[in-house]
Amino acid sequence: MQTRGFEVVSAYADQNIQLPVRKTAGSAGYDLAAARDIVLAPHVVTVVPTGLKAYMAQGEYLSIFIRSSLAFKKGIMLANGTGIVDSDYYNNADNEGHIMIACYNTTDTPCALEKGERVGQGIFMAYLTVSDDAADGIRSGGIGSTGTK
Ligand SMILES: O=c1ccn([C@H]2C[C@H](O)[C@@H](COP(=O)(O)OP(=O)(O)OP(=O)(O)O)O2)c(=O)[nH]1
Repeated sequence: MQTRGFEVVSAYADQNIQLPVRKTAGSAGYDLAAARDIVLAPHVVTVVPTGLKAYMAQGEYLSIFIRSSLAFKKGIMLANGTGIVDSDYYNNADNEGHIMIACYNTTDTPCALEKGERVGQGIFMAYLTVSDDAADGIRSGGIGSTGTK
């Protein structure tokens, strides 16, 4: 098995979701597209489903950034600046690891996204831990599942 990749979540298994690809040999990001038609209303956060989950090795995460042209041309930004998909989010009990993109429309105009339209880009990264790190918790669920504090 590969140690890193994307799969379609079962809720979208029959929706003809394409697995992300890099557009050119020199691209850093795997393009992430909207899994359905969706309208980004002005001045609110809209959570855009991708229909995808990502698996990766321990010590890695997937960082999510806005697709630059959506920001430059349509004034859309990520509500969280950068999304971080943890390795243990994959196949969690709540949503199977479904990657969501939190879009904020900074303009006064609704922005309609079509299914398959590229919204974000995911870049796999490695992270470091402190020398006396002892994290041994197990993720129990989806977004916000590790508590409110
Ligand atoms: O743009 C994003 C950011 C996060 N996630 C998913 C993957 C990530 O592993 C999970 C939790 O994200 P994070 O740890 O940043 O958020 P949290 O509010 O601390 O939630 P949790 O308590 O689940 O850790 O949400 C996304 O799908 N898209």
